[in-house]
Amino acid sequence: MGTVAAHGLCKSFGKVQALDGVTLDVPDGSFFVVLGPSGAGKTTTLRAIAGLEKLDAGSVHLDGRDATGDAPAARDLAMVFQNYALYPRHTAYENIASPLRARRCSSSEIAAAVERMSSLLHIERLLQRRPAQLSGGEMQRVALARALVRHPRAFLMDEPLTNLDLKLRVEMRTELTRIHRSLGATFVYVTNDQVEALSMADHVAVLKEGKVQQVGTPTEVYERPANKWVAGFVGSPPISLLACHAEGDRLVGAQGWTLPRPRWTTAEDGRALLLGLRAEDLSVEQRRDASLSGELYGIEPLGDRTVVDVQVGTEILKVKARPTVTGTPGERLLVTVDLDRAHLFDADTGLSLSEAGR
Ligand SMILES: Nc1ncnc2c1ncn2[C@@H]1O[C@H](COP(=O)(O)OP(=O)(O)OP(=O)(O)O)[C@@H](O)[C@H]1O
Repeated sequence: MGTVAAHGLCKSFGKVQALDGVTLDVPDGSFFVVLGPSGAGKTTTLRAIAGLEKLDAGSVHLDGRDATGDAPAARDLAMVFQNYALYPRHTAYENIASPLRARRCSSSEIAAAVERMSSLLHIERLLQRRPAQLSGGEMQRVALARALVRHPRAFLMDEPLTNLDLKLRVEMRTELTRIHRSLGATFVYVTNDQVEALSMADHVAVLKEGKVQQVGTPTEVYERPANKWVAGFVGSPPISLLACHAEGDRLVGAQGWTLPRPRWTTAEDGRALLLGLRAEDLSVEQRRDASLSGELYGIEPLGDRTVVDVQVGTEILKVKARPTVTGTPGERLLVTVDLDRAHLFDADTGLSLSEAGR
């Protein structure tokens, strides 16, 4: 078993309220990602679960038992940090074996565990090398193997891939998901990288200024963001938000445009709204009735695709397009909108108004 339940966590450092009622329910065996920008309280949440931070309020239950007052060592949790130094004089094998030696496991148990971990992380051929003879990525794998060789109740991981270059990070994401599946262990994983979160997690908690904004599957968080902040933080390029209000069967933009009013919103006429449009739900290549007229503002080629910035009044729409798209700034463009996939938010509270009827 490896359930982790953190309820109502509050923690202040002087005047900074790092955690303001954080509640997370991590199911056994899940890959649970805590996602948020720098300073959101992710590390503090992890440290609170590990027992390394004294809480002002709140509780931590592990496997259903209240562990709030337990010392870190009594919680049976493994912390994996961004920087985990290897012992420089020891071989990779000895480094991986060290947590088991500390627990006085037998040599045969240790050999079996190191073999399993090194095969999972594809580092069998590196076991006799010392850290100085390994590349950065290989060291990271050895360090991960050392962290994962134990069987704690859950692994708490604080941005463990941050120091890797992009290619290796992408590879390690796939590796970690595979390792998670084969270990069947509970992972609580902290990151500020939304691609990392969406690609690895089965549950995501989005954190901002010490408050949980939304908890859901990656698809739920992306497709049905609870508020405009989550909509803006998750997704690349960021969602475009256009000021508007409903008027009869139309949505009327502050910049003068109109679109058919989506069937799925119950927002009353006149209420200040924000229409959220993701780049992939917009197109400059077709023309249908639901379209916005604007001017080409800029083109951002990204290799496999291109993002076209279209200026509608004073607002910019980000539109995903084919890599071959070309154009001249100032050129008039019609942007087709897939309104069934759009989002509406209350302009004052930022809360989503998109759920009804969808
Ligand atoms: N020991 C401390 N003393 C004072 N302030 C702290 C301490 N630890 C954290 N904080 C503050 O609490 C807030 C939350 O910090 P935390 O490290 O949990 O954020 P984070 O989401 O992990 O950020 P990052 O992604 O940058 O690591 C920040 O404003 C931080 O400056």
